[in-house]
Amino acid sequence: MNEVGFLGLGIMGKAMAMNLQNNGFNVTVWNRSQSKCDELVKHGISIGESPAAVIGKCKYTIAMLSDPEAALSVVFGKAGVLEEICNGKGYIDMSTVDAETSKKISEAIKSKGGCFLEAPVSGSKKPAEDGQLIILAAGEKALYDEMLPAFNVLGKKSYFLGLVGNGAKMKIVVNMIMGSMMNALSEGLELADRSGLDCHELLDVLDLGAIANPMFKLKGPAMIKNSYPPAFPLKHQQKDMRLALALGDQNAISMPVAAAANEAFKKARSMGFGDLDFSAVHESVRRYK
Ligand SMILES: NC(=O)C1=CN([C@@H]2O[C@H](COP(=O)(O)OP(=O)(O)OC[C@H]3O[C@@H](n4cnc5c(N)ncnc54)[C@H](OP(=O)(O)O)[C@@H]3O)[C@@H](O)[C@H]2O)C=CC1
Ligand SMILES: O=CCCC(=O)O
Repeated sequence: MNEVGFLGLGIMGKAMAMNLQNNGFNVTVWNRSQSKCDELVKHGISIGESPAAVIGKCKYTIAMLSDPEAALSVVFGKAGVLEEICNGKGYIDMSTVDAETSKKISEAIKSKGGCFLEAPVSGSKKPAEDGQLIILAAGEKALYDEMLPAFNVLGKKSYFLGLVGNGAKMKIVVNMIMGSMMNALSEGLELADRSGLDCHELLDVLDLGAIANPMFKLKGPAMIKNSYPPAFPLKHQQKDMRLALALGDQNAISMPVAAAANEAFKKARSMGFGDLDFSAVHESVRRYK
């Protein structure tokens, strides 16, 4: 297995496709905006004209797309995945979507004889560049086993979670927790600042105690400077909160903390911060001086 297709060259897709190419795979890419494909040609990566063209060329194709709408349109749209998927080919969707979207894609792929795996990831731009993602796969176990050489390049650990939908749900639960934590940090930084404390000292104290975590350590110093270079875009984190709340609705789980966090991400989006890092939710509580 060394010929791999890759659909979607955003922050994550570009890093993942490059990693595969740099580690012995021959990668063929497609992206909605052609310019992002052109950048990769100098690294020996090939370009497919459409999702269907990539599927036609490659036995295995990975997708890393923004949201459920994008994931569905690349599969069901004109010159989409379904036009070429067939017996003997595998489609691996690593986008963060809800379980229903993933199941819809799985059924369509299988109805054409293809194999399907969902495999969303934890870890952001840097772990994607460094091959340190955490892969949350579910679907056809045989395809999971065949994809392990690629997953071992992309990630530090892969999980096989069973039926399609379980990977999507695990990813959404993880991001719901992360989104709530980011809001707690934002409010804490603002409270410290406005009550006359040194925010760097707050970060030091947090880092020594029971709630120390890599995210506070990584994002905190930039947040103090009101700097939010996009690694995980805020609009995607808000999408994940929305999907988590829908999963909570389906299971009748009361989630007031997640609901409040979603409101803060929505507010930050409405303030124009959707394309910045999700730590820009800090701006929704920050006082402008
Ligand atoms: N960034 C991160 O830290 C992480 C992100 N994720 C998840 O991975 C996925 C990708 O994230 P990321 O790379 O950050 O996102 P980006 O916004 O950087 O990239 C999104 C990609 O989706 C494509 N796209 C969007 N809409 C459509 C459409 N209608 N049809 C076809 N293609 C479309 C974009 O194409 P175009 O270039 O033309 O706009 C681009 O290739 C998301 O589901 C996100 O939640 C998961 C883990 C970490
Ligand atoms: O979905 C994005 C996850 C970002 C991360 O795990 O750091």
